[in-house]
Amino acid sequence: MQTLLTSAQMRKADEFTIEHLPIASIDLMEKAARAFVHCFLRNEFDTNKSIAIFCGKGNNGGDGLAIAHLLLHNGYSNIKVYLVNFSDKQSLDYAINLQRLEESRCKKIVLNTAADLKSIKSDIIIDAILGSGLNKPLEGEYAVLVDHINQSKKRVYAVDVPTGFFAEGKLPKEYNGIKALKTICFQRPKINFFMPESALATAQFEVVAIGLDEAFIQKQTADFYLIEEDDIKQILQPRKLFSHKGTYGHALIIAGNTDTMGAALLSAMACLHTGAGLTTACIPPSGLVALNTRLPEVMSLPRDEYTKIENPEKYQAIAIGPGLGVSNENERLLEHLITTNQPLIIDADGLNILAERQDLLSKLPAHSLLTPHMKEFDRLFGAHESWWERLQTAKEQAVKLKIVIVLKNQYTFVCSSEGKVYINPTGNPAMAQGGMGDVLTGVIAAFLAQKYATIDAAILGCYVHGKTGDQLAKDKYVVTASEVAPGIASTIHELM
Ligand SMILES: NC(=O)C1=CN([C@@H]2O[C@H](COP(=O)(O)OP(=O)(O)OC[C@H]3O[C@@H](n4cnc5c(N)ncnc54)[C@H](O)[C@@H]3O)[C@@H](O)[C@H]2O)[C@@H](O)CC1
Repeated sequence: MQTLLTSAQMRKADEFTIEHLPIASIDLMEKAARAFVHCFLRNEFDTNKSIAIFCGKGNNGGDGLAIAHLLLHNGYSNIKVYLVNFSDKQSLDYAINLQRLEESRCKKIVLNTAADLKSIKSDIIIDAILGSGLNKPLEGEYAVLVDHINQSKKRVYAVDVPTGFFAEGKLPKEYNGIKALKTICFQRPKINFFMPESALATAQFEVVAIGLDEAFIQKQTADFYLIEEDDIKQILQPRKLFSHKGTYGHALIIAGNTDTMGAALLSAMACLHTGAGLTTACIPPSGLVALNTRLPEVMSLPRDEYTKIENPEKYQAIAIGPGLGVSNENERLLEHLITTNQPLIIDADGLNILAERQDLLSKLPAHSLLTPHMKEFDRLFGAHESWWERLQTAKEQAVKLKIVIVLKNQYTFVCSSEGKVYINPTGNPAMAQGGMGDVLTGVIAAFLAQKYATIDAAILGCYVHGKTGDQLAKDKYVVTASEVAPGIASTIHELM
């Protein structure tokens, strides 16, 4: 897992590296600039293009000056450096790099006010005005200048973080910072890059290592962790010789209704392909023919208005919700399951029932798992203005209720009962289609049936689900849930 640090912690990592490597801070800045340029040159390779670099007077601007120097050495001859002189303060390393640039062939233009910038003729813009030192929203001259840059509609590359974008914490409702095509950020992604609001600030981001002390970073106390493929490889257990279906657990999927039977089929199919030893689908009798035709391996438990799950303890995982329908019978069924005190995976209509029956929330068996998307989450826990606030609630509720909350998003947040947030990096917009969540529920149920810990089942489930979608999306505009479910088995195989 990559430990994700706040800006204040990143500054400490800078200081630690400078003191212990040891390395002079100006040399660390040079390394950062080199890493930026290396990445930039992989994206832009036509040295005939002209570049405008906007530099503030802090260390972000210092990076910009060093980048100008390096681009000149890499064959770009048409570079204009705009010195954004809106503040009296300047950092020491900025001053050193400005001195170094004096002797170069770069054209330097001082902007004492935003109005000093007439028109931007350059093909590409590099934004190094303000970085992680941002401490208040943009206003005055900064806001006007940034607006001017955005209006130019040029390709903008941001250094470390787009000017005006907060690296962590609640983002303002109206974003008035730089809108970058790409942000090349240093050593770790900013936590807010994983929030949907970041789409306004940067279309993409890429992280480049600048030589900060990794051991120091990894051992910092943090709330956010980025899941990596190696973590998944370590958690996954191979299937053993002499094992049999009983070894891999029995999953019960309570799902489907007359007009949403597909959800039950998709969930059960995913459960099957993720390796549960036995899968039983508890569906209305009207779905039995479809189930037997489509998924002969899956057993059925017909669901009618009197259904009670006898001997729930015989299942190692019970998932309830996909396509279930919100009805009094289903409410009674969910309540009955909660009283058995067996951990549950609750999705879709299971969550909608919970939203109407808030009294059941506090009775949820420990180690249960909720898999809401944004709307389901807000129905459960109240409306939120920003994703940062939503995530804070998710963290608090996971701790309070002793459960795992899988808050679905482009980057899904897995919130543990210990208050940690694990960010899943896999998945893509081609997967944005009905049925995808039903598949995820089935995948997590299968991992739970195989006796993975709840948090591991959630992390594994999100990762392999997204990775399967990523593989399929390589040559497709859209991938369907029916394709993802059977693809899970190959993904797991490749990871082992
Ligand atoms: N050793 C280091 O600390 C390294 C830092 N690096 C760069 O340094 C950056 C951080 O540098 P700094 O801490 O100097 O901060 P910045 O360069 O981001 O900003 C510095 C100044 O901006 C002012 N400011 C903040 N918000 C403002 C606002 N809304 N309007 C007007 N002024 C505002 C601050 O008061 C401060 O004086 C990183 O983003 C990265 O680009 C890299 O060079 C790598 C090494």
